[in-house]
Amino acid sequence: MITRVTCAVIEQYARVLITQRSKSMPDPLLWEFPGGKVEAGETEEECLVREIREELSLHITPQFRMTPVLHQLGDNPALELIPFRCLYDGGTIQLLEHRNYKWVHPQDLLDHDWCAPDIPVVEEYLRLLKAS
Ligand SMILES: Nc1nc2c([nH]c(=O)n2[C@@H]2O[C@H](COP(=O)(O)OP(=O)(O)OP(=O)(O)O)[C@@H](O)[C@H]2O)c(=O)[nH]1
Repeated sequence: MITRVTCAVIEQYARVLITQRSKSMPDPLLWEFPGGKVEAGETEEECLVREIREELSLHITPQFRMTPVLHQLGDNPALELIPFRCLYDGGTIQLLEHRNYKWVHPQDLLDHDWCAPDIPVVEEYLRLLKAS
């Protein structure tokens, strides 16, 4: 059984939104792209729009599906992290679940302590920016 998790690479003014998990979440205090588990009956894009509204009170539009990352650690169920580049559509950030957030320049992304499955996402994002 694979848990599918979507995450949003939200871009605004050449910066990217990253969020820090709270002490009570799994992977406490690590940085991630916000998102969450796909629920039965919803598309990946619907999941992401819902999660970003629920967690941050932001409106986004998923634009481009990036390469999913399959992650398996020990006996834990496998996790598929499905990233999307997203447009910020409005709203003011309210931290409803996370401890912190930052809008960072892409060149500073790798300076953070990331959830392991997010590192290939950061690397792909940096490659996409370089190629564009
Ligand atoms: N949201 C999110 N989760 C990630 C990322 N990377 C990563 O490994 N995960 C893992 O994916 C799982 C997603 O959990 P979540 O707690 O964010 O999802 P959710 O809001 O739907 O959770 P819930 O339904 O249990 O409350 C966690 O085990 C988390 O550690 C990421 O970039 N974003």
